[in-house]
Amino acid sequence: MAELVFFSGTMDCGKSTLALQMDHNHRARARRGMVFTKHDRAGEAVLSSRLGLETDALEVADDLDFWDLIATQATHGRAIHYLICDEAQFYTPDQVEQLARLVDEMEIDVFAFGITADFRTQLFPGSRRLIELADRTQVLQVESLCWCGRRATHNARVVDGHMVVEGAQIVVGDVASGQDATVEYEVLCRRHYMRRMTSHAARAQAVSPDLLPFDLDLCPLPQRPARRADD
Ligand SMILES: Nc1ncnc2c1ncn2[C@@H]1O[C@H](COP(=O)(O)OP(=O)(O)O)[C@@H](O)[C@H]1O
Ligand SMILES: Cc1cn([C@H]2C[C@H](O)[C@@H](COP(=O)(O)O)O2)c(=O)[nH]c1=O
Repeated sequence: MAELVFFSGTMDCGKSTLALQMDHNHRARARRGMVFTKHDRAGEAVLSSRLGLETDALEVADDLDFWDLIATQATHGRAIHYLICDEAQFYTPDQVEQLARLVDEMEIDVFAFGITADFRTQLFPGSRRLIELADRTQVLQVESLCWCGRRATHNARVVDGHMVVEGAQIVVGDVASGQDATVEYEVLCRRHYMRRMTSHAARAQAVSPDLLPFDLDLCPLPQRPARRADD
């Protein structure tokens, strides 16, 4: 029985790596698949993982109709057994419905991968539809961690060093890469997301005047959140 599965998690938790592994495993058993992505950090028409692996993929434009594309393949004698759909948060709700129809009417497995919520904690439209329609939503087992050591659950956007909660929903970018990007992301636990306490802000707060003039880079990062009077 074919399935629509949504593998989700925060940024940087291994979704693209798992997408590449699943493609590899299914291909190794002579199943025919197609790989899709949208706005991958590495560029157009490529599915890339931070572990260094990547593969060619079809870039999903807003007007791509999955049903038409796969039905055309089938009528040309190229039956497809599974689809890998990375960065699925960026797909339109209509496209998610087309994917569900492929599962139900053509018995094609669809494995979708993506983050659920944006930097404002609001669901991406594509992810919302996936949660509504998927046979299973599976949260990735590998947890990305907040700077405090707790499991990260939220994706914060950092612009010029400051966490922001307003702006365009889609801005392609990476978690802090040390490359001085204007827009970066940082995964945080809910508590620190709510307090807008990024690792940078925590480090700044942890440095009391008594400690100065030590080099900031030498100051140990607090392992637990500082207790506040209202805790
Ligand atoms: N140098 C490394 N050594 C081991 N694991 C790494 C390394 N760099 C990245 N990773 C792993 O890769 C994960 C990110 O994988 P990726 O597939 O790019 O994530 P996602 O698609 O969810 O954003 C990290 O959470 C980490 O587990
Ligand atoms: C939170 C958030 C993220 N994005 C972008 C940033 C990245 O390009 C992708 C997520 O990729 P990953 O493989 O899961 O790391 O999404 C965005 O556009 N808007 C957001 O709010």
